Amino acid sequence: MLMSKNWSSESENQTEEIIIMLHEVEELTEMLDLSDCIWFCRHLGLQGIMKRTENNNTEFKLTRENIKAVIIDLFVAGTDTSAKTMEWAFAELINHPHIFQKAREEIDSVVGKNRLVKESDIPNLPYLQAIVKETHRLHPPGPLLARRATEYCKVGEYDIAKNTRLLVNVWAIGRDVKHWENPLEFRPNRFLTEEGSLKSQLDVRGHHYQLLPFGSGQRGCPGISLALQSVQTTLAILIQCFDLRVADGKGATVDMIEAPGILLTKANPLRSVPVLAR
Ligand code: HEM
Repeated sequence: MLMSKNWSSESENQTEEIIIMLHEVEELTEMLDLSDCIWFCRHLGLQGIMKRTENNNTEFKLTRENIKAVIIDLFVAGTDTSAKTMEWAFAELINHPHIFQKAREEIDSVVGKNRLVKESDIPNLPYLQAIVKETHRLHPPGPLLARRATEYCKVGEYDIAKNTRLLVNVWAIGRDVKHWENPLEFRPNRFLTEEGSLKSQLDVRGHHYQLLPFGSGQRGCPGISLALQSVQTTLAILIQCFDLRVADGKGATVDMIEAPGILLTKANPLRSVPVLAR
């Protein structure tokens, strides 16, 4: 999908290799490294995780390997996150058919039935955008943001020593009753004004701290615009063209159980049957 091109080669093997590589990187990032937790093991590399991830080049030159690493970085950071957003969004839409129907009506009235949704239609589809925001509020693909304190600081009542590792729990913030009414309900309307336009004070670009699916600050997600374009357009086209049902049969619902890990994944992958819309 990237750059409107099939990024894998014609060969099945190469596609398979890329998928294996993506899974290996995900596995390495999710592993708990004991050397990080027990100070006297710091240099021992007990599980060999550092060795597997390390690049022995100490000199800073832009090599082929560096360029490959950047490309891998973009694939890893950009593929699963967008795919998981779509999966959670569909799960919610299957469980809330009236929201699905409302999104379909919005698309039909703005785009019509004679052509597919285009990226340029998205600004005119506020309800669709609200669905993606609500999906990110409840199911942020990256639920924890990692930081290290570069110097001593005080946050609220807490003294934070220099070099302390800090995790910001975006998942919990998105479900905090202090910021969200009935936080466990999937309600895209919370992002809309009475007239149906998007509330400008609830954006996902890292300025409104109750909603941080793309992180914030210097290390915030650089792929946010690409991510929103591709997720919103793909979701809109699928809503426009297909009715979705769970593989288990008409009227069945999807369980929303989460698997443990640093990426927020459905414990049981969504299996749905797309039926061409009339
Ligand atoms: C719905 C899709 C996506 C979500 C939810 C998402 C979320 C995130 C989050 C939470 C972070 C950490 C931010 C922080 O610590 O403040 C991040 C970092 C990053 N994202 Fe995304 N992302 C998505 C799509 C993409 C795409 C499409 C790309 C590029 C093709 C991308 C590239 C990156 C990179 C390179 C980083 C690391 C930035 C750094 O460490 O300085 N992401 N993303």
